[in-house]
Amino acid sequence: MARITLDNLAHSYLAHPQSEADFALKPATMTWRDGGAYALLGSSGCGKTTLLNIISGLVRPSQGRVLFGERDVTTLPTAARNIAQVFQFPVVYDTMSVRDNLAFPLKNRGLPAAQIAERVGAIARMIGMEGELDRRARGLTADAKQKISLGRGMVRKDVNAILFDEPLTVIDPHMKWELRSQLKALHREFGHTMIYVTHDQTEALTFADEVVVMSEGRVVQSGTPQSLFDRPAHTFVGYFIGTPGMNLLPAQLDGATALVEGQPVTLAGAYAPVTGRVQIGIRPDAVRLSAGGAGLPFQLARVEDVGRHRILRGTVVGHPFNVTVPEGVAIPAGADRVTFDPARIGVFVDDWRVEPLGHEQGRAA
Ligand SMILES: Nc1ncnc2c1ncn2[C@@H]1O[C@H](COP(=O)(O)OP(=O)(O)OP(=O)(O)O)[C@@H](O)[C@H]1O
Repeated sequence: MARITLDNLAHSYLAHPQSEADFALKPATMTWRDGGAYALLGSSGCGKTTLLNIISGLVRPSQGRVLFGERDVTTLPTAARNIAQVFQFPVVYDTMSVRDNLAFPLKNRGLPAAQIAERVGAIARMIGMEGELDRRARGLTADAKQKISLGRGMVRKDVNAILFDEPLTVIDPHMKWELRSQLKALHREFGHTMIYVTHDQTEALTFADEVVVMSEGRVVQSGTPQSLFDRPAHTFVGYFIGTPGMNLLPAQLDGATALVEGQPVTLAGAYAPVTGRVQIGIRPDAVRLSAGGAGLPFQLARVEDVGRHRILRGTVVGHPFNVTVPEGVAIPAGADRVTFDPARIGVFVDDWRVEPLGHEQGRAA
């Protein structure tokens, strides 16, 4: 296992990139700790696979270095990196049994038979295929084959890292949940460094200790699921994480007050004057509803019941705005005002979070 360092890493698929827009991965520097579980999260085309392929050696970066521990692996081929990979679609040997498929990476490294048997047994239990070890892979469903791919990816204990690229795409929804929990358990047990690419926030937030959010080739924030939820560094993170995402309202700053279409909203602290486009961000669960009284005007369009809570969808001064109300809490009749807990209002300038005066943290990109 290894700590992974990305040192000023960037990549363009063009031979002569002219501008930042030509880079599929814009410069990124970060360190992933040995034994950490990381998710690369972002929408399609944001550069997740490019970054993963640079780490695995499938893509040679245009600039920067990749280190495994102290060792510079930037120019090493995949085979020399001692990593395991699990792809979106199953890669299994059809003519081999499930057992032999799982054992393959261990046999390749010449492990003693007893150790192989023990390890294959443990992995088979994890993927729920103990009863099928002697079946041939041919004829199994795509789902089962992908479970074998996952198992094979995790069978070796001595890899530097395990890289997963959207590995649960072909798995049915119930099994997805099951395998996600299993992966997590396996991570706890063996402490592999794991990097998991997904566009699905639920997968990222349940799997990873730390989520790296990407947008348009840029790493916009890296942090624990809770920190991304509580303190998004960028409006994209606020909007992308959370169901529904963070509400954003255009505003002007005046000390400790934000003016939304001229109407005051109290903030948790005073902000320095800024130039740029200001927005305030409020999570749908940080909103109080009332009928009349103080607050911004809210026009309710519809209520969706999603079980644990209801989502009230509407607008605030012409901007889409969602409020969540927990199950068992009454929605005030004729609710037409919203107020916010000042401590849970984020302030964003040109999409990046800014902090009030006296707060020691700046941009956390
Ligand atoms: N081999 C390639 N040649 C040229 N451009 C590429 C190549 N691979 C990816 N790109 C481009 O680089 C950008 C980032 O793609 P990448 O596959 O890394 O994103 P992603 O976040 O993994 O998306 P997806 O989930 O759709 O795979 C996209 O604009 C894509 O079109």
